[in-house]
Amino acid sequence: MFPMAPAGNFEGDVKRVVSELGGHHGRVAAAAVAAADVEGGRFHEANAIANSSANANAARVSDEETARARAGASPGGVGEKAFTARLNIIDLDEDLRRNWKVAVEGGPRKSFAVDVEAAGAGADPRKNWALAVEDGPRRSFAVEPVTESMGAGGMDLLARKSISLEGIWQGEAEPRRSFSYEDAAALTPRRSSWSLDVAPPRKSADGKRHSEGDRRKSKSPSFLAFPCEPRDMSMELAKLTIMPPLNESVESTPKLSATLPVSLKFENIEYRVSNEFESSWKDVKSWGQKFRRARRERVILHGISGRVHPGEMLGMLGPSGSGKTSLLQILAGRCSKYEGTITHNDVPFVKAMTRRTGLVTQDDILYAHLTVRETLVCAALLRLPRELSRKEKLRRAQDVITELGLERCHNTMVGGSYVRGVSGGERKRVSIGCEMLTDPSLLLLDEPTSGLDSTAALSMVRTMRNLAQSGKTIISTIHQPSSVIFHMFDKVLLLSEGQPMFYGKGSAALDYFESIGFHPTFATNPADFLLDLANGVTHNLDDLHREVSSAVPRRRRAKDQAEERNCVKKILKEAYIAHIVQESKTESMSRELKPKTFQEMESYHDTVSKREWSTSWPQQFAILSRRALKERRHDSFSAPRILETLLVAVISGLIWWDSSDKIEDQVGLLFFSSTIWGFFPLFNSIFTFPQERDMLRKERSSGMYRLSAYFLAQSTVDVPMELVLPFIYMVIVYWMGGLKANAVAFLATCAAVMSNVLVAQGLGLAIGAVCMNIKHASTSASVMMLTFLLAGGFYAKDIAPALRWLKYVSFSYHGFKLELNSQFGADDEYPCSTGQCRVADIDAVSTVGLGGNLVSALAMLGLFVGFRLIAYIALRRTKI
Ligand SMILES: Nc1ncnc2c1ncn2[C@@H]1O[C@H](COP(=O)(O)OP(=O)(O)OP(=O)(O)O)[C@@H](O)[C@H]1O
Repeated sequence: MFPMAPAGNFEGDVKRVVSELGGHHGRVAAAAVAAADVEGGRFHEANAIANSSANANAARVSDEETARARAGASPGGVGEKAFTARLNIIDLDEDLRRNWKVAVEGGPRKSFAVDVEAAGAGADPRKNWALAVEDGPRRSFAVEPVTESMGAGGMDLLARKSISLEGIWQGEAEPRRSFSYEDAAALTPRRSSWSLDVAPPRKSADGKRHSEGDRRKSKSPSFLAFPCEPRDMSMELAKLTIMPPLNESVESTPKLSATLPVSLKFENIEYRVSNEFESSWKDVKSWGQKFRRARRERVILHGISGRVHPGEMLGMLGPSGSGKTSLLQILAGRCSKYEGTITHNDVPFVKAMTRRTGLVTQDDILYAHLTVRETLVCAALLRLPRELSRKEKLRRAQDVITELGLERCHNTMVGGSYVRGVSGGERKRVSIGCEMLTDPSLLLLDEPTSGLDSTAALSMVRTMRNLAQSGKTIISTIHQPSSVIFHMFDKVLLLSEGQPMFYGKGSAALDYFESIGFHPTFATNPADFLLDLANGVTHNLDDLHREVSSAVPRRRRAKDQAEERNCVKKILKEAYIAHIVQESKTESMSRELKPKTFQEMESYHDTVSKREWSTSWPQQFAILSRRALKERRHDSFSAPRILETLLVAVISGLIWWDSSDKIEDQVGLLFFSSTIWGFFPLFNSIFTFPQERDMLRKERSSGMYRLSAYFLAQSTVDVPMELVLPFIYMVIVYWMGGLKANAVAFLATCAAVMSNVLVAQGLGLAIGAVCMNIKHASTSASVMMLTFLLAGGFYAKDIAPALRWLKYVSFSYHGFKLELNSQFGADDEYPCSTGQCRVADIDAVSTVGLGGNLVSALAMLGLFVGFRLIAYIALRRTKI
């Protein structure tokens, strides 16, 4: 990056630079030269030489030169002439490398943003950088691997979090000879890790610009460097300032706590599930009990071991049902019923580690009605640490959008089974983005490339590769990878029916299988070959099989084939135990942890063991309420629901048209209203929690929020939304039906109907939360609703004494009673065939009776709270 000072001529070189450039410039240049030798420990030496030389020269710094340069920086000056700018961003966090502006001040605003285009798509990091002049055309340029002299290629730069850019601004300006940082402290807390080199273009005799290589060859310090001490550089001739851009959308990424390198080790993982109702013919025969069902255990994973280090990517391959997802869930800490050990940096697994772990599940668990941006913003607000401001969290979400190439669809709804939204690949990237937001140390992905075309799949794996290179530990299951993708994984774990068949470097897989007698008979994708083997299919035995096949009857042949496959799997299993298990033990012993990492881990565990939420309870409540509002308004105000309400209202209005002088009809209308506004909210709300189960499980297991905040947000948002449609219904029906034409009665009736709605909704939430299964919940809801209706005594007068208490917990009973009381007084009469009859004597009214408003109102309040409490307790008990 910096021209190397020739050995033995170091002092001379520094002095020459100082003398060439004069005063402070010389000091700066000398520092640059010295920087070339930082590794050799000569920086201080060089700086001392440079400083003394610079002080001597300082007096000669020409005021004229300064004035001339300042004039050059005046409006119109800068940017009109050409100069070469070289920006070195050293040891910069990967997330910070983009979206900063380097602005040339002193003229019309000539700032440019440095950003990576398509970096998320795994593009070559040396390309696709852009230098955009704010008020001018955007100029793209490629990044040269300028650190070649330091022995690093472009890809390595990323891995070391060191990026160098070389761009040529092809304006017409006179080359600026020096620039400065301006109060970088205010701009980034990591200012010391920045340096900026700006060089006037050097022209050869033929007038052409020298290449970097030419410049290096010339060994002439062709630039001025600012070694990260901004205030020393205040003698600028023109100012080049690095600062966050004004436009929020391109601001820098906030600094997250650095990725903790995590080495994940899993040993002898065994996982069993109980198949409680699996019948076994053998058991039946042996026990002589034809219909007896035996409780059996099924082993899903048989002693799987492996180790993945930071910066590595482990690919899990295997046929469908081989146990990949189960293992991934266990490694992510989402399943606790396993045997074996899992350690992070050789420290036993603690639950709190799940916060440093990102799990991208096979099915994308996202809200269908939220846009891509809304999804990521909500996740950022909930998951990022409270030390970051809201603005910084938004920026982080924006950066993930850019990184994953989601700009094109950032305002599109995510979509789902019933709602058209972004494409499958984009949805998968949104899922990955949600996990990337927190910069997890360990990222586990379940089939991230499923459903993607080969280019998109490659791009996805490249993104994962880049993440690994930034120090993360990545484990991914993968189906049918192309050979390119296969070779991008550092390690491969091959599973078959829960048994490990191969574990090791992907590049060594074919050699290994060849060494035990299995080899592809023609050039084939190694992944396909491995999958065939995991299924027990091998072409090496096919020849043998063919020889005998003609002589063997068909049924027998099928049996032979199955036996042959089992035989292949058995050979592979034995070979695995004989060769690989032993090798893994050696590897595990040879890679002992450095004490520092271990200490870091211990202190980390101390920190994370204290369960702290990223956001406060009120913040969680506010974010979750907004999200619930955005998601649920589509359900609550969907066209079918609005149409349903309007139709029912109009039909009821017509049927009970102007029933002002028909009291019995009015009672019927009130009963109908109370019943229908019991059914609708009840059946709408039973879906709320079962539908959200996966989301709740995912978010709670990654420690995003408290259950109480979620529960309260969901039920609070539902309340007003559930009340709008009943109110519209009441407005239509009340006046069409000719109920008491005064505002107080109208409002009281509406209030009675609304209370009915809220209690029924609470019952629905409780049933949904207890069952957590839509089918079970709807059956239970039907039974409950009918019980409450029957128990209310509307259909049967002489209810068995043992069941009479039911009506006091029936919201239909109390709801109807409140509605009647809103229309009729206890002594109200109406004209009837016998003259005047009391309203209270009408059959339907006498069942519930008039009066007792307060008791019914309190009962409704109790049911409102009680049902929600049951729902909350049931949710608490749901396993996450
Ligand atoms: N809770 C469970 N109860 C019963 N069987 C289970 C359970 N969990 C997993 N299994 C079984 O374990 C086996 C492995 O399942 P898993 O989902 O881990 O496989 P996989 O390799 O990820 O499959 P795919 O590639 O199709 O996703 C399957 O046969 C599955 O039916």
